[in-house]
Amino acid sequence: MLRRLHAWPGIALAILLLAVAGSGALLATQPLAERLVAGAEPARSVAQIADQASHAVPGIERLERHASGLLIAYAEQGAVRISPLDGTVLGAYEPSPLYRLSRDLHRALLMGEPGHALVGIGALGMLLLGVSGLVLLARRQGGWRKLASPVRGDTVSRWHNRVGRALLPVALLFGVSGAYLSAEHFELIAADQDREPAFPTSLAQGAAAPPTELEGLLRVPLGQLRELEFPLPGDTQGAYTLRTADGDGYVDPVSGELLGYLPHSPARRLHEFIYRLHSGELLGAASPLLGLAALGMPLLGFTGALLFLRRRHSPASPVTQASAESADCVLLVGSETNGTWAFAQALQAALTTSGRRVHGATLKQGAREYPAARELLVLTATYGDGDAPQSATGFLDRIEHLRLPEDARFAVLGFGDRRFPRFCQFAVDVDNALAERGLTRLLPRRDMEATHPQDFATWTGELGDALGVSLAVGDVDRPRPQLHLRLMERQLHAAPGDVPLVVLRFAALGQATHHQPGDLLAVYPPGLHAPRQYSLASDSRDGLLDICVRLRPGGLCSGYLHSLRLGDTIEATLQPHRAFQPQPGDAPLILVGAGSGIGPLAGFTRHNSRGRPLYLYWGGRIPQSGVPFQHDLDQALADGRLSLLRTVFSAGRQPAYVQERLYEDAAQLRQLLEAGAQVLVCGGRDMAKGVQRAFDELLAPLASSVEQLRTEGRYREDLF
Ligand SMILES: Cc1cc2nc3c(=O)[nH]c(=O)nc-3n(C[C@H](O)[C@H](O)[C@H](O)COP(=O)(O)O)c2cc1C
Repeated sequence: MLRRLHAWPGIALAILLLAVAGSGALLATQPLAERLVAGAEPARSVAQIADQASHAVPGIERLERHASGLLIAYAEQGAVRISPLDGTVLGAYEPSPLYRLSRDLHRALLMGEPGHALVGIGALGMLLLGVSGLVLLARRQGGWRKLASPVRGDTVSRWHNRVGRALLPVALLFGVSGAYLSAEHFELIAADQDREPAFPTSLAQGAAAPPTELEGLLRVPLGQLRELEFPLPGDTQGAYTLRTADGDGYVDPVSGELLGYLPHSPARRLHEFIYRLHSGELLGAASPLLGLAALGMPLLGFTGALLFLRRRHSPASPVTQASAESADCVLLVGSETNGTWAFAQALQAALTTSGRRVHGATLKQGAREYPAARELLVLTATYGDGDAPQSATGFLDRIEHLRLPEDARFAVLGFGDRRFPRFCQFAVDVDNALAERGLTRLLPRRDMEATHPQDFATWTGELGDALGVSLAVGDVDRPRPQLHLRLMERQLHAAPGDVPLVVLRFAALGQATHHQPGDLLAVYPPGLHAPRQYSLASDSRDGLLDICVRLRPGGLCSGYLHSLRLGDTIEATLQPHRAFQPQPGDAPLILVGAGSGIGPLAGFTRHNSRGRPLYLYWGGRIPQSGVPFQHDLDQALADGRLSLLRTVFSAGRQPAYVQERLYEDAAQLRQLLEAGAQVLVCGGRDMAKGVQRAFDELLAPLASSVEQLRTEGRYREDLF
């Protein structure tokens, strides 16, 4: 709902806001341009400048001072610029036609009153966009406190959110001040601009004194002046009309007395303040910065439109959709990279064909009440360390408020990856929570991997039987990869009798990526339905994406990656892996890996810029194959980013596994663990079991265990 409130006004007002922002950007340069022309303003009184100007401009009628300090004298012959230093004429004053056009465009789109109204609506729209954008961003970042943390996502959404966040204060400032000025224009708010002081009923008689002798003008500093109207020559009933920043009045040309002075009302002061805020005058020489900010608007509009179009074509908007109120079958989906959506879409189509009225939504955005539902079907992935994927956050907390008819039944299908210790854990939690909430199961929960679509066919067969219909589920579309990568470097580590490892370095084509070591690169080999994930060894700052791949016997994806030549391109998607990152801080890191598991560990070492103590244990098979990333690791050892490197080979001259080195260094490692060290393990499951046993033994004298460290987030694994 909120997203629609953000997207639709954005699309509807895009062109209007672009015109207003563009002209506003130009107008924001005006105070600075005028200031440059006006020059520095000395400390002097209005009396002095009025006196000098009246000599320099015969028949002067009016002296006007812009907030920028520009002084303009008007006489019958025309308008001239006046030097604030000595009142001499600097040249003719011609208001810039470009600024005039920009002003008309900015205030009324060159359309008179209807244009004024549209601009007012635009200002309100900008406010709405700013506020809804702020709330959406807070949600996306995972709370208000994380609003300032780095924005993640693909290039388009990152730019949209980053620029939006940076421009938010400006959007709110212009939105509020623009709406206020429009409301004043349509007299919805009083500005008291037309309130004039009463002209004095009696003036002193006698000869007019020069301005330098008039107390009423001597007391006003030049910086306060807005406008001074001169009395007509020879008019004995005339007086100076003085308008200042604080109020207006008349100055008797004979006695010099200030008469009928009327200070500005609070409404008028507020108007002045808001006007100066909106025009950038309050910022002085920095006003073009506001203009620069306004120029960020086209970028926001462009990226916003791309996101809007993408979302409309994303699988999250199923083809046939019953409303939440009328649906008899509710399909809720938890997904992070849209793979589960592809299955849900195929299911929704089949259920609809079988005559069900299906309502599909994410677990996060689903309604609170489904009054007509007979079945609730949940398809959900698991992320992090057994946690909810992004489109399902908060669902478990909302389950107790979910309102369904008493006889509604449910079924849960979990999507996961068996390489993670908590396989399909979130689906398990959802299934249990729905049962605890008192709902009846239509089917027992099933868990599957997206790489095994036959399991999906089995489940939909069982579902069809339970519903008493035959479900004809069509092909599941492969999720679209987000990145095209070109292979730039390739380093093979192979020796007779060893399983080859290859380090591949890719460049992203046509877009910047945002990633850190430990994140996953999901690679889509041609002809395979689901991607295979590889841990990244590089950070965005490296400019390239590095992975280390072990050739698996019969492995389609690893075979494909090993066969790549320099210049070949592949398709892939980035997947953040928050559960496998070093904790922030200075506590020591103990990195343990085997085989291709060295990838992210080498990446953490490379980017250990804070110089925290870092100990790396790695196990390979045959020494002749070499150590992947050896060059990087040597450099890190030399400059102190790496404190210790221990390599071990299971088929070397002294065969050993990596955990044996851990036992050898027990005393030192125990000290590190006592000092709060964090352990990160990457590699195969068997290695991980041995490593866990070693750490459990190391930790026993400290009355601690790997389980204890896990709960503190100090023992993390990335296993395959
Ligand atoms: C960073 C990351 C963490 C994951 N954590 C788990 C996990 O703890 N348990 C699990 O069974 N699967 C886990 N998975 C696998 C996903 O659940 C699985 O690939 C799923 O099919 C993705 O579906 P989606 O494309 O709809 O997001 C994880 C995947 C990634 C990329």
